[in-house]
Amino acid sequence: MLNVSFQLLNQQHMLSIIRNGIKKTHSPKHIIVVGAGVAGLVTASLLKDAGHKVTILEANNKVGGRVNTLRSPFSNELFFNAGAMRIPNFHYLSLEYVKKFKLSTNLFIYQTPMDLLYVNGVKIRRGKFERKPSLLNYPVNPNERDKTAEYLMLLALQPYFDFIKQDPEKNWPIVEKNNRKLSFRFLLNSVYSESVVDMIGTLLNMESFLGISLNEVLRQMEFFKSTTCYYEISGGMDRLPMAFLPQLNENIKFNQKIIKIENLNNSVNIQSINQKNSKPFNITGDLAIVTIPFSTLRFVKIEPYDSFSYHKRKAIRELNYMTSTKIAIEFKSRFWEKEGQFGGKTVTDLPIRFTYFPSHGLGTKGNAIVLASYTWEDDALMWDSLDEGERIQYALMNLAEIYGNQVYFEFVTGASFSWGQNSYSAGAFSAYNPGQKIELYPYLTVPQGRVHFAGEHTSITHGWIQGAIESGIRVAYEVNNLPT
Ligand SMILES: Cc1cc2nc3c(=O)[nH]c(=O)nc-3n(C[C@H](O)[C@H](O)[C@H](O)COP(=O)(O)OP(=O)(O)OC[C@H]3O[C@@H](n4cnc5c(N)ncnc54)[C@H](O)[C@@H]3O)c2cc1C
Ligand SMILES: O=C(O)C(=O)Cc1ccccc1
Repeated sequence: MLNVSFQLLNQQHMLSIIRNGIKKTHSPKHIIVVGAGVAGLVTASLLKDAGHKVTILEANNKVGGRVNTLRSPFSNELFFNAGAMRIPNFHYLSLEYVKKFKLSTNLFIYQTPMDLLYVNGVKIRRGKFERKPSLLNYPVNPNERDKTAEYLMLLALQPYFDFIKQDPEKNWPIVEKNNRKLSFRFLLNSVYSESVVDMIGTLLNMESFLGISLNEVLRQMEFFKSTTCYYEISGGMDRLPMAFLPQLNENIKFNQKIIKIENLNNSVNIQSINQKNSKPFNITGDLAIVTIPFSTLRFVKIEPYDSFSYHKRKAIRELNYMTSTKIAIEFKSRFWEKEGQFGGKTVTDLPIRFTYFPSHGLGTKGNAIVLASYTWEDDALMWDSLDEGERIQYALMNLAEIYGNQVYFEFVTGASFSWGQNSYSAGAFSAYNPGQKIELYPYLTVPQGRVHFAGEHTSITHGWIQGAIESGIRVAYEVNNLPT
């Protein structure tokens, strides 16, 4: 019943819940929320507001989780968004919280005609490439020549979008059922040469999505379109999770990494280990809401064993996570802007793959931070094999091949973050492998006894803050409407 009532919670309902909260409870409970990422913060905030007692257990020493802004070792006000760095203009829930907390934003410049593409040994500005794509020397078939990667990718997917647009509510499930076993690569291989698949993978950052479920790619399509508009939170994306602290700080127990959940008939007991002093900690509540990634939940002991169903355990064990690694470098000046590039990115088949230039402080003098490398999956694993110093050295070498040796004279310092090596996420974000949506989705959100679930992986917007918010609202509504 609850799931049905939640399904009535469309975007308008969720926006209203962000603005006005959920209904006040007549039977307050003690709810333990595991994880102080966006999902945990949203659900704890709504439930505390509704009159419940909430205790948040967070393994890290700060809130935010995969919204993680690093300011050290950089100078002055400079920062690096090691996790989330942009909010699409159609992520209304994310933007509603930005508005609620009165956070300022600026445009995140996703790409510009002055972007440099350095692929197959050819260096070319995006504007010139889009006028004559064959300049990048991909050995495509004659009928594929002089078409951009984005044009060819959207052409292949258009029939799906045309069908879904006719009646999204009715047709999305049909598309997902018909394509449930297909990967994105299978679709592309059925219409294009291998060279086009390579061009789409390399230029659109879709290489790591080729093996992912076609349905997942269809859901994420707006992300891969150059026409999508993004914002960033000025001063760092961590301002969003930190905005929950005035209301929730007293409820958060930091440095508490949970290791066991006892899912009992009349209560939930959770054991954690203090990450600072290794002391065990125990807490008992009426209910628990687990918002941590399933990739980290795999390490948590659940008792009694059969208090989680076979299908829930299978979903926790099998849900696919992609990894990601970012490397940021501080330079003495904005040398890229002298060449006419303001914001946007560089795309290359060198190991750094995608470089993003700052969208804030455009045209200013002084030091600035470049996201020198943002990689996913196999590209990220290469960087994970190096230590911090080597990552920065090799990233500089790659940048020198594109921008010349000035990068060495401009270099100040750098930092990197591997989400696959982060024990509090064990990966970057969930992404269904072929077949997983149909097989696992029904079991991701369903509660198990007194344990409920949230987090981006339990939403339909994997890999985004919006997904974490969706899940936090859903589970707060679900728990607040439990029979007393
Ligand atoms: C590299 C990268 C880039 C991204 N880019 C964007 C972007 O540009 N825009 C966007 O909207 N989204 C982006 N995302 C996705 C977005 O950051 C996430 O979807 C969202 O932050 C997830 O929130 P969550 O609360 O579901 O999970 P998390 O943020 O992972 O929160 C879970 C919390 O649980 C804690 N935890 C884990 N294990 C335990 C344990 N055993 N005990 C106690 N606590 C534990 C963690 O420390 C963490 O604080 C990106 C993510 C990554 C990794
Ligand atoms: O890089 C981002 O902006 C993300 O949100 C990561 C991502 C990218 C593509 C699909 C899902 C998540």
